[in-house]
Amino acid sequence: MSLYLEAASILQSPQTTSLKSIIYKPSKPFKSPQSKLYALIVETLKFQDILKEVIENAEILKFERKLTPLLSVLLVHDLLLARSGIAASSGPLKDAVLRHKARLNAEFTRVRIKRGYVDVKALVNAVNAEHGRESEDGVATSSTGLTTFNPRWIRVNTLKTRLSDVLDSSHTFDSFKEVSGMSDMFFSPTVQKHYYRKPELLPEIFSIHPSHDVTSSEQYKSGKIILQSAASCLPAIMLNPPKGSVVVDGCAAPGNKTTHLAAIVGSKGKVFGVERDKYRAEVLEKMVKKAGADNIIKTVKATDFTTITEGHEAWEASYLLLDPSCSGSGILERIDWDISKLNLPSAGKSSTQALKPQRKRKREDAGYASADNAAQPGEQMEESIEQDTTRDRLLSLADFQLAIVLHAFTFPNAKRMTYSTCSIHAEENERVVLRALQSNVAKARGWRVQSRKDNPLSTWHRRGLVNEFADLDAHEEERKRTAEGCIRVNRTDGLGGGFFVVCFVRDTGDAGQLDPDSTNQHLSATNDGDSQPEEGDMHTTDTNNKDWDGISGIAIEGAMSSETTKKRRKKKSLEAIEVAGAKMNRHFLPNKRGWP
Ligand SMILES: C[S@@+](CC[C@H](N)C(=O)[O-])C[C@H]1O[C@@H](n2cnc3c(N)ncnc32)[C@H](O)[C@@H]1O
Repeated sequence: MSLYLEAASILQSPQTTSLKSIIYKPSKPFKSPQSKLYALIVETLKFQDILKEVIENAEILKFERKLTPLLSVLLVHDLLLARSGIAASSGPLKDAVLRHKARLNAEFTRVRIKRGYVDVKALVNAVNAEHGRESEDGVATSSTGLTTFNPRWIRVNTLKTRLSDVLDSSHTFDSFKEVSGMSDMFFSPTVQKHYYRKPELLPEIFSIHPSHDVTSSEQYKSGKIILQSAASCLPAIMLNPPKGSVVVDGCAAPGNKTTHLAAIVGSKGKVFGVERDKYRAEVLEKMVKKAGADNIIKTVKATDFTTITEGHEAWEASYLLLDPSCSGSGILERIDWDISKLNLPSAGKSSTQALKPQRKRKREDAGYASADNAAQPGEQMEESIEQDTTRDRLLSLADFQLAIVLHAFTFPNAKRMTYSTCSIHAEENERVVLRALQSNVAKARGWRVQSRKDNPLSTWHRRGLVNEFADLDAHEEERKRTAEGCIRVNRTDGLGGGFFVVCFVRDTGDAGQLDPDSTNQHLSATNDGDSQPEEGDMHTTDTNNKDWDGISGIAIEGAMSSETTKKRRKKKSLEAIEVAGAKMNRHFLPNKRGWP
């Protein structure tokens, strides 16, 4: 029973770090195997809504007064969903659940059928898909019946070889056959001998079944192929710099997108890979070398992108790719669990047993809009006014990301730039785009979002969330056009994780001149302050920084207050962001989460 008691005590304690850290780096050792503890908690969290319904319908908490709601979900989870049932020898708690086995099974079946799943496997796959996790075989089926796949994506490094050479004449892939759809690859009996590609959308990129490891192949070791998710390849494709052009990758390490850019601009082009963190810059240099791109890419090491100004050779670039650190909420294998969100069953009206106060459970209730739930642009995103650390962190990240974009807007010759994150949160995505468009620098220089029709990725179906642009000072049509210009990838889309990318273009109609005051203000702000938070933490350490507080405050109010209040504050907010946004950037240390 110690497994369940230990899991219950973890779930009851306040969460100050990730679930993985709680279990794998405990202050005092657990009796139960860590992997079992982790699996039990994660699986219970995933199935909590179903377990709650089953337990409440079976009314076991009414009859079993010794069984707490928390222990009931853990034990009932294993009874219904674990291969070997409840992992404990007989005892009063196990017996309390087993006494109701038939009833629990019947309620489980009822709940499953009510939700439209033919069998338990379909239900399990749907829950996995909902949480952006692949099932054991890499296939997941969502509650809408949509089957999704998570293959291993490979980008062919065209600086060294060609797709046809990799596929046709290499030892690793010569026995592979192309299939017309991913389902053929996943459901084929000879699964490892198939690959899939969709050249019209993603040139030089293909996928194989995830069970196939290519890291020992000659192609991988020699840098001919690069393991890079399809989603992570979108920014360079979307930016589409011409051959021979000069590009800046403002946040470059480890260099997946930098080397991709090099392959696109070719040997006559130039790519500046700017990386602030000196250790990551070393990784970047290694990757550049391995990709055979040292004659195209110049690494700008241990340099903050916002310090690149007039006089620096990168300042003359025409194209910029911005992929700053983000929450990484779209990355499949890095999603951790918020244990405070466990929604426990109640014993009915008379029950006083719930260990925690019941909370309205919504995936968005951390105060951010989770785009995984919004299949189509324009779908309403429920927003809560609840403010917690997750929201604070997102707002801090968003301010930092905005500062990067605003600085890029000032590059004198810049024509086109992409901004991307591996985040699913609107705060880091559409809302950064909105704030960037509202800035003086964007208006002065004529920056706007590139229209979908002008973009190489126009055929991708999932676009930006139109309701996030409600505050854009423009006609309805322009708001729609702006949202349509953005690309979203959901974690269940099979491109290797959740992602967001947008391409900004500059209208050439105006002189592109900045108001000298706003330029000076903006640039001088970047050189101010240098305090650093702890490694891995994206929060500012300078809580007394007036501008910082001002920005966060405005951003929070902006998200929560009424329309009128928002409009009243808009002008002030934008000024503060432009002057202080870049300043914020100085207080961030890059974290490890945002890496693809
Ligand atoms: C999401 S990662 C970039 C991943 C990269 N684009 C790729 O595809 O391999 C963000 C990187 O930006 C760096 N970074 C963060 N702030 C920066 C800044 N102000 N200037 C330059 N680099 C920065 C981080 O150290 C981190 O390596």
